[in-house]
Amino acid sequence: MISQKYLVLDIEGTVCAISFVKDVLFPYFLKALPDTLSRHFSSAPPPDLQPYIDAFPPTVRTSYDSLYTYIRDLTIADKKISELKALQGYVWRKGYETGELQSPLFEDVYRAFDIWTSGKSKRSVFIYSSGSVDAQILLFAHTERGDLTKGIKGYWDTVNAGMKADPASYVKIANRIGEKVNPKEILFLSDNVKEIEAAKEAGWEAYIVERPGNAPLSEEDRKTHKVIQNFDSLI
Ligand SMILES: CSCCC(=O)C(=O)COP(=O)(O)O
Ligand SMILES: [Mg+2]
Repeated sequence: MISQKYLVLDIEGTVCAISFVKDVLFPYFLKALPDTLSRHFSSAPPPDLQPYIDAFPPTVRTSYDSLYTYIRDLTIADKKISELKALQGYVWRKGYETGELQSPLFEDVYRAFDIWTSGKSKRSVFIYSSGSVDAQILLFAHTERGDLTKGIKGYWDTVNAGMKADPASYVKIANRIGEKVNPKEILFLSDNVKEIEAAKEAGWEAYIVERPGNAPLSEEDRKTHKVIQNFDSLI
């Protein structure tokens, strides 16, 4: 049991396995990318796609080949840049809506959401991920146990909050949660040590979540930070 009223959750490596992102979402995106870009370079480009393409540097937007190679390489390198994340969200929408994509959250996450978001506890749940806000909403709207979005009070990404290793992003989020909120009342849960350090620098409580398939933690990480393997002890 925890004392914090506000819970801010990372996604990849925290509420779902890194393998869902690397082995399911990214391959889906890469498979759909040629068709998506062909439609953009066709004689009747879809207007809703235009802003996502316009966000990439003009020098790589000159041809299908250069844009395809640029976006493919960024995806393979797992770059957390806003324009890539926005386009990924745009492409994943179809997969979620057709049922081809469904988010497998860890079992304890469903248990925790059931308590945290049902009025059975006085906690508020927020999300902060490098995935775009649209992609975050899609992920929680299409879990293997249905739509969890009703219980989520807000979403932050690298566009509306900033980079996750920057303490200033956490200060910004705290102010958005509430002007009078004491940062100590916010608990951040993430697999990424740099993010945990940034949140702590902003005065938040922050725990590392150690899930199967996450990057290994050093002895120093374990000494410096609280490490949890699931959310059960927080319910
Ligand atoms: C919610 S979008 C899918 C995951 C993703 O693209 C991503 O970058 C997740 O990063 P996180 O900050 O949640 O570790
Ligand atoms: Mg993560």
